[in-house]
Amino acid sequence: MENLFTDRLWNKVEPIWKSYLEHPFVKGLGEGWLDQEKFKHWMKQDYIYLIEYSRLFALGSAKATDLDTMTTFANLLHGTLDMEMDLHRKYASKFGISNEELENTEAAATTTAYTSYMLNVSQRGGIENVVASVLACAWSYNYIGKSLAKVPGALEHEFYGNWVQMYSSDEFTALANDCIDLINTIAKGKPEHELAFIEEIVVKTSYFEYMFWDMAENKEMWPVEVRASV
Ligand SMILES: Cc1ncc(CN)c(N)n1
Repeated sequence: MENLFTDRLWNKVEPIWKSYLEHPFVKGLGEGWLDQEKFKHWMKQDYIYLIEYSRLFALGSAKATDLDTMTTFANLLHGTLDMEMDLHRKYASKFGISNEELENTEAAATTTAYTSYMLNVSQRGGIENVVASVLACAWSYNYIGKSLAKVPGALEHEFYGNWVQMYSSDEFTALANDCIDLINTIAKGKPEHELAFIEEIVVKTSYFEYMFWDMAENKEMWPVEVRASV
């Protein structure tokens, strides 16, 4: 059987991604006891994260050298702006937050660091850097969504059920699989030093994913003491 590059990546990220499932924010989401104020913080930060993340798909489309890849990136862009972010807009309306307010959320330190890293690495390199930057994001949320869908009652939970349904859905799985297929195609025939760099991006973004869960759990913005003195 063919050796896929994502099998190699999986060996690297599996322990990091398993730790997401043990994280109190993710556990609370799946078991339904997560504090809604923490979820609100995640939702607002994630909305502006997804705006920057969408830029990466637009960049991928611009860097693509064939129409199939261009179309895949365009679909990923549309899927994020339309399907994924609609989940956030619906949750925001439950909290009485307008779309405009949501869009004007101030980015927390972790959100700024994560999106800046992805945009920097993607602008510097070729299309492989763009795909490597978005891979952990799409794939790990689908991994979490599918894992939480197995928790009894998670899919039916009256507040968090929609989250679990969307991230475990066939539509979101198709978006994650598009990213997986893209990286496997792009990795074919690349020299080891380039593969190692792609791997490094996927590992770093996986650490950023953990930091994002932590940021939501602790409702973090920027260091308070320093901020007060500015
Ligand atoms: C931080 C983060 N990472 C990944 C995803 C899934 N697109 C997300 N919504 N937010």
